[in-house]
Amino acid sequence: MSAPLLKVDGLRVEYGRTVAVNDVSFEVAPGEIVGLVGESGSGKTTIGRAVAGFLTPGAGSIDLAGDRLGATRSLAQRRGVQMVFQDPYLSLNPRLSTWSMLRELVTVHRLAPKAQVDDFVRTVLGEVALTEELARVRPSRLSGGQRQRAAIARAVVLRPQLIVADEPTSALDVSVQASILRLFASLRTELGVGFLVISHDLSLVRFLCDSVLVMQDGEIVERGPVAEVLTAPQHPYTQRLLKAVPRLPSYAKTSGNNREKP
Ligand SMILES: Nc1ncnc2c1ncn2[C@@H]1O[C@H](COP(=O)(O)OP(=O)(O)OP(=O)(O)O)[C@@H](O)[C@H]1O
Repeated sequence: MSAPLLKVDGLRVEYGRTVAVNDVSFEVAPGEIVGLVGESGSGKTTIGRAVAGFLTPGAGSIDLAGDRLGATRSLAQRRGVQMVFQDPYLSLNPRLSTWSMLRELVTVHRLAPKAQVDDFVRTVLGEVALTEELARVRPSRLSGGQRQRAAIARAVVLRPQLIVADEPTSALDVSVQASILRLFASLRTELGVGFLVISHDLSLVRFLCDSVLVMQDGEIVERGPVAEVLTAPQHPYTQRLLKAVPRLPSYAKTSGNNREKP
């Protein structure tokens, strides 16, 4: 078995007197897509934000490729984990075109020699399937799906090892959702990026993820391969969660199951 890409051990996060996440441990293998599901308030976003370094855990450890990620992260460590949000505007500068934003990141992080910056930006645009023409306009002129592609390009350009995606398609039309999920699958295959995908949408998880963690009240109550957990859930909470969603294989209907393995 290969060493885990992400190893979270005994994670605990409190907001004042609220224990949002309690003793949570899990791993993500290189190139694996792990889904994090559970009802609203179960602690999913808190875990994502802790892994991405936006908040400091009260206890526990987070290792990326064997490297301990502490309260203060080096530039390289920060690049290693990138976050994609439900609202792409959270990571986009409304005054900057995608092209300018990517150029700036490539330059600041010295990701390519000066003469090759534009080529590097074009490569990344190709990876997220955004045309150069669309990349030259401000985010406000893009459609929701295109804007999410721009936000994903912002993450991908930094060559992260792990992307944490928090409800990445919840704000999009179903047909656009499917194209973003296919993009994640191709990034995993092409770049070997691992994903932690936070979602309340079990059909998304079934379509995209290899394995799933089910959260309730800040703890993981069930975990395993998607095919097992979502077909024969063992925990009463997972059984209730599955019953609560209509049987709607929306992605499969619109796009077929194109899951690719690395
Ligand atoms: N900034 C905060 N201050 C205080 N309490 C918070 C804060 N953020 C989250 N919480 C609390 O922590 C718990 C976990 O919240 P979290 O947002 O991680 O859950 P979630 O599963 O992501 O929910 P949702 O699906 O609604 O986003 C909840 O009880 C929530 O009210």
